[in-house]
Amino acid sequence: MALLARRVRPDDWKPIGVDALEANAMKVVVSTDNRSVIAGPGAGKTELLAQRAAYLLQTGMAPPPRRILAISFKRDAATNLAARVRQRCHRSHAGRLDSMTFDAFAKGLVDRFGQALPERWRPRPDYELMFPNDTAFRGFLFQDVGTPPKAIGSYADLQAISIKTFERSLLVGSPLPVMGWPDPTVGQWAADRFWQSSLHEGKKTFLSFSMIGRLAELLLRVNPIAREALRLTYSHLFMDEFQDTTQIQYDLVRTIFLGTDAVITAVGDNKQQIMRWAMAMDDPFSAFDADFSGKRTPLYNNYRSSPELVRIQHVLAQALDARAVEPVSKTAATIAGESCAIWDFSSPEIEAQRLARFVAAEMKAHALGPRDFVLLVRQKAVDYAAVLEPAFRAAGIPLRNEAGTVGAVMLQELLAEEASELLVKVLRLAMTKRAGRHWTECQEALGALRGISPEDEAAQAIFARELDAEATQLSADHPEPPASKADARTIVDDVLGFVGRERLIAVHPAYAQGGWFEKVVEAAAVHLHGSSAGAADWTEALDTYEGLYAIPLMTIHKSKGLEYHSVIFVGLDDGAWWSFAGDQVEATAGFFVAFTRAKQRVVFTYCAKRGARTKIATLYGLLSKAGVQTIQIA
Ligand SMILES: Nc1ncnc2c1ncn2[C@@H]1O[C@H](COP(=O)(O)OP(=O)(O)OP(=O)(O)O)[C@@H](O)[C@H]1O
Repeated sequence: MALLARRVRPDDWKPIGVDALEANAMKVVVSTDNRSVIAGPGAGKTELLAQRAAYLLQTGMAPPPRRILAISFKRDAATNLAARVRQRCHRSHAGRLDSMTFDAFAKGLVDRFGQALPERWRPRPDYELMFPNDTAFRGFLFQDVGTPPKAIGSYADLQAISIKTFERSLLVGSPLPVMGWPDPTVGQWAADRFWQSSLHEGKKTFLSFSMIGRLAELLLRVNPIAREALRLTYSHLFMDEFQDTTQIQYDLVRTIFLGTDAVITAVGDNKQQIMRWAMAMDDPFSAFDADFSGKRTPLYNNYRSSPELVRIQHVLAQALDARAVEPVSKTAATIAGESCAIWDFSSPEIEAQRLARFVAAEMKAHALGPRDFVLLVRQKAVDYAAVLEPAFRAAGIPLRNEAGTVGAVMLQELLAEEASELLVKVLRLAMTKRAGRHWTECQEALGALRGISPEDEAAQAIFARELDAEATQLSADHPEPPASKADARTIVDDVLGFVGRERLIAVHPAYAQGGWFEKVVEAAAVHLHGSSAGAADWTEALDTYEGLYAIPLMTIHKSKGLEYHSVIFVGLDDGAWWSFAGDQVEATAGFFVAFTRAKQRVVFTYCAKRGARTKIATLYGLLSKAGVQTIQIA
């Protein structure tokens, strides 16, 4: 696909990389007004944003030098959107899309403008991130905070505050008052004490991402210059997975963009709302439509799943939203036999063996790779991995627990980190034979970090020579994959030394604080060493690093936005879904997310040794209603 640098006339623009978009999707792609797109799984919501970015950038409807800001919830979703746009657009266009997570966006604002906050809210520049849990809040409320002044309330009043209320409603529930709470309730007093002690009273400032979100909103509210700078920078805003927006994030967007000429596109699926525990709003779409005059535009196709899977999905969808409309599948079935079944096993060991054999046979029959499959679990992936991994290894398929940690970082997160991605790109360029593709990728990615314009041919040529010299040096210094952790660390340091820590920090503010960069670098070294054990050469080590030939095992939460030929959900039982009764809607939404990752097949497994299936009878009821059979396997 030739990517054009020249501008395309809006009337001549065509979707890129797909045959067609459904009529409503096309309307949203070319829209000049605010839109909320609620559509089911596989409807092409992320694809729609990628096409819209291509349209706006290539036609100049997002006029340079203004940019598009795309905010996602997960780092890999942000990376995925940027990658889709890069595939479809010339790099001079794709470079005007800033795709990042909400947390990174808010943190970037606090890092750049935080010192202009009023003194009582101003963090120290070298603040660190914290991740307080219920125990920390309890300790604060019932011990550290002490007794409130008599005029405000008593210790008993403090104790009457629930931990959830303290965090969600009092600490970060609403925009921060510039001058503090004028006549605080006992709860507000405690919240203010938490803020002040975190900001000012320790050796360092400690902030959670929720607090950073609130500070970002405040600084833009009180700092018209910063606010105006953002408004001038961005002509368009995209928000993916909008169903998971928190009030903190929504307030930030409202403060920046309400009443401006920025055109906002919010896409999501309320049936996939599985972040209510993490403070997602009840109905962010209605708030958006009301505040921003958003025009609701539904999509009706499903490009991911076969007709039979879409039929079953619809039974689940109706349990979450009685008004759900059955989507039209645009994907043909390619497998024989049942698209979905529940397999009963007598023990987890037999289950593991049979699943491994099944996957191996399917790979052969349909010419599939291990990454066309996913093993999903509800939680505690490490426990399942202990039984599944040896069985898959015996069948010749490496299994990888993506929810596992290397060093201090979750594997799935490490792989989405820019530092890790660049490491792999540079090593593939330097160490592997067929390096053509990696050459282009490295030159683009590293050139962009150095601020070298794609159009500046002279500067690109000088940089190409530098890159070539670096690659030659690296392969001379490290002809073999590292044999020790220390070697791995040297290699990682060499590569990232060339990439440039300062340059990475400039683009990813998260690397500037809290030792995150060091954690990522260390995790990359640990993982590189682990991936090199037993590898015949660099290609094999790097393939293992990226998990190219390993079947992934992950939790439902981590599977959001992803898709696989076959989904195998291990453990549909009360044990795994112990909290089902507590929040049936969110649990059913999680079940829906898991189910809808599949293109062709979903297998649920059950083993009585892990638990009964009475508490989650509703889920079994839904599958049965959809005609899904339970089969006794072994
Ligand atoms: N117009 C289209 N034509 C062909 N394929 C498409 C089209 N739109 C999307 N797809 C493909 O369908 C799949 C699902 O698309 P996408 O991931 O954008 O869906 P989504 O609505 O964001 O899904 P989910 O909410 O389940 O994460 C992807 O493989 C994508 O490439």
